Amino acid sequence: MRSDLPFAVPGQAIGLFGGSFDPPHAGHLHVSREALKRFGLDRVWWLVSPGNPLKARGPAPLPRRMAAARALVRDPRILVTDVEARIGTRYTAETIAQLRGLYPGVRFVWLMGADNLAQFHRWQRWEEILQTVPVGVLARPGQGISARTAKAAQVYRRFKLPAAQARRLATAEPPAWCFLNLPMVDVSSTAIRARGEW
Ligand SMILES: Nc1ncnc2c1ncn2[C@@H]1O[C@H](COP(=O)(O)OP(=O)(O)OP(=O)(O)O)[C@@H](O)[C@H]1O
Ligand SMILES: O=C(O)c1ccc[n+]([C@@H]2O[C@H](COP(=O)([O-])O)[C@@H](O)[C@H]2O)c1
Repeated sequence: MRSDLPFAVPGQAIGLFGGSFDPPHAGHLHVSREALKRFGLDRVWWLVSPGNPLKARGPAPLPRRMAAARALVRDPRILVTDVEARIGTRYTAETIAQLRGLYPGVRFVWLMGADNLAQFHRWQRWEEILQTVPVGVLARPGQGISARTAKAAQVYRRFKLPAAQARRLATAEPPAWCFLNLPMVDVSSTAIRARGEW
């Protein structure tokens, strides 16, 4: 294992929570904790993105977002990492392909909020992602309908695990995805930036 990359043990179930984190906020923490509990994950890695390929507006510099995320996270099960910058990826399919090669035996699960499920079919090689790792989707305020009608949700509806079986997700054979309804935290980076608090 490369010494500049996060440590992981074969057999561990690790949720990959990619994001701009521009800035990180209580919503990120909340869904990470819920994912740990409800999907039975050992760890969640916050993959602080070099830049979302679909967002025109460039984020704040990566070191600033990393520092803010590290300052916010107190839970030892949540790791903040700039691994995508280190391995030279920003497209999720490529990140996952590389991490699977670097961490044989680790069970990765891709985590995202419901707003990203609605757009998921626009991601590069999105079907490859679904066919490679289980995907956990976390409810987000105002995103219920767009998530239900999302193209990815429709095309892969046969592979949706009922929420009651969420703990099976990490060991499920892909394609497998699960939508978690949870108490929602109505926070977004956009709103924080609009208030001039970042
Ligand atoms: N309040 C929330 N509830 C559920 N999921 C969330 C919440 N906030 C962010 N997420 C999810 O966290 C991941 C990273 O999100 P991101 O860093 O872009 O935050 P954001 O608040 O959506 O930012 P922005 O408003 O700039 O788009 C995404 O998968 C997003 O769906
Ligand atoms: O791979 C893609 O095509 C792709 C398109 C849009 C978003 N993503 C990833 O989705 C994650 C959430 O992005 P964001 O900006 O909503 O926080 C982050 O890890 C992005 O790199 C990935």
